[in-house]
Amino acid sequence: MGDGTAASTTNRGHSSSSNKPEWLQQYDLIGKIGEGTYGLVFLARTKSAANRGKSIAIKKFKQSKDGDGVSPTAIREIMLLREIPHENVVKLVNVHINHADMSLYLAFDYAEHDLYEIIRHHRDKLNHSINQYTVKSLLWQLLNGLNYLHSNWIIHRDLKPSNILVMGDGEEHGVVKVADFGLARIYQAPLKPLSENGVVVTIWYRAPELLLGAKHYTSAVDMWAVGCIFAELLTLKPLFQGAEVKAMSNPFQLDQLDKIFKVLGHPTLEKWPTLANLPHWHQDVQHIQGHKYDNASLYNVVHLPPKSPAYDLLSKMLEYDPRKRITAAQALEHEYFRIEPLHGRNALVPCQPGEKVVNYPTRPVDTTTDFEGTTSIQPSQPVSSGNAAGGMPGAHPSNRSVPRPMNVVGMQRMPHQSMQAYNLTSQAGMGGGMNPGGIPMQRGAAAQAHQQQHLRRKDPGMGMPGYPPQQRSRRF
Ligand SMILES: Nc1ncnc2c1ncn2[C@@H]1O[C@H](COP(=O)(O)OP(=O)(O)OP(=O)(O)O)[C@@H](O)[C@H]1O
Repeated sequence: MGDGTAASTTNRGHSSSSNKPEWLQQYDLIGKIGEGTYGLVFLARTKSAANRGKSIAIKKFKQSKDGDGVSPTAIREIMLLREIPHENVVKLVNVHINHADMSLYLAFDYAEHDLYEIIRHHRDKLNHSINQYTVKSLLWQLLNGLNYLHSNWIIHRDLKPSNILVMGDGEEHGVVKVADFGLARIYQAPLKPLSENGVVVTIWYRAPELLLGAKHYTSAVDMWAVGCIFAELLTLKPLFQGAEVKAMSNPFQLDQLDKIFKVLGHPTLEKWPTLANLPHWHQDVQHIQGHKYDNASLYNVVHLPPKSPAYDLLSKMLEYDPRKRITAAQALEHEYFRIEPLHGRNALVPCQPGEKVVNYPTRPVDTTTDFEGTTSIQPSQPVSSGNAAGGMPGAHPSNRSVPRPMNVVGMQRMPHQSMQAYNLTSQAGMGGGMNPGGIPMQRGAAAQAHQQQHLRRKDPGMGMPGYPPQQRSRRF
């Protein structure tokens, strides 16, 4: 572990030289870089000679109080995620389990940027749109990673800008990495959202079939999310910014559907015949079926000419009927990717000679939160570690020749009852707290980073009022 290899952990105890478990001693922990629904993400650097200083993101999933630990099935699935070698999929370098409380640690290759920050930087700092080459390159690589996952029967189910990472300086500069894939199943059970951190689960990228209560769904849910993200890259604003209904079990998200219908028009049984089978379609006849939405026009919202290849691709991603929605493989072949500017591997280089390089900020690092997740400046508390694969039959299938259906059926992630409601007042524009090179920050700056990460959690897609007007319309 820690060298970028896929070796599994074998140590259970703590070494005598430190109260840290042995696997953790392979790293210098730098600080917290993020907080998701299920845990915290830390930046660490490898100490081993072979890969000294290599940055790693360690995602710690905390066991909920009433959970029963991570099931062997979930662990087997996670271990399989280590075997996904694709340039546009973030590499899971290792998995650790703390057997004492069944906390789970996943270590990934570190990416300096993500689409959430890139969009926010353009919207709040630069006040201009993302160039056509960058949008196209980001989208192509996202689709390329997704196509690989889908052809291996892995559905992401939670695609959003913060899950789409982009590599910083180095050999892979500007390369997109899809993150957080294949974890939906372990999120579902037994891991539950942390009740105390008050984070929200965004529904802005959720496909209409899920919003209408579909129990069985396909990779088309990811393509809907890609459409939403594509539109957000163009306009710097979330496309469908509904207010989430909070409830314990999969509530009916009327406002989110309403936002979608306003832009795309009302879905009809003619265009989407299986609509009638979806539970909420019948449950909420008065609201959904009764309300007519006039003047729907996606092209006005995204400022694209209706005949442009970009608009054609976007509208195919936002097709209501999941069976008609464009697939990742089809999208990669779309005309949009064959016209100038052509996409490239480094999405962050300027597209035209003389164009200014955009220096995206590095991730803020909060050095005041220790590995146990408490805000303090104490050293990390001890945890025991063990071999996640040890004794687990099938943890390393060497001859996996057929794609495994991983997340074809399942429940949606559910927000915890105690989660705070969306704060729809403006939280955009919080800046600063950046940490060039990820060097540990001064306490003041670290506190700022902590605050920024906290605010970011409440603002999953930056859908706040006060967006700058579109700088110019595009034709691509
Ligand atoms: N491999 C990585 N390298 C760098 N940053 C990462 C990596 N993985 C995740 N992050 C960042 O850590 C932060 C938290 O990620 P995490 O996946 O826990 O939450 P999220 O995706 O924001 O929300 P949720 O867990 O609710 O889906 C995000 O800003 C994300 O971009």
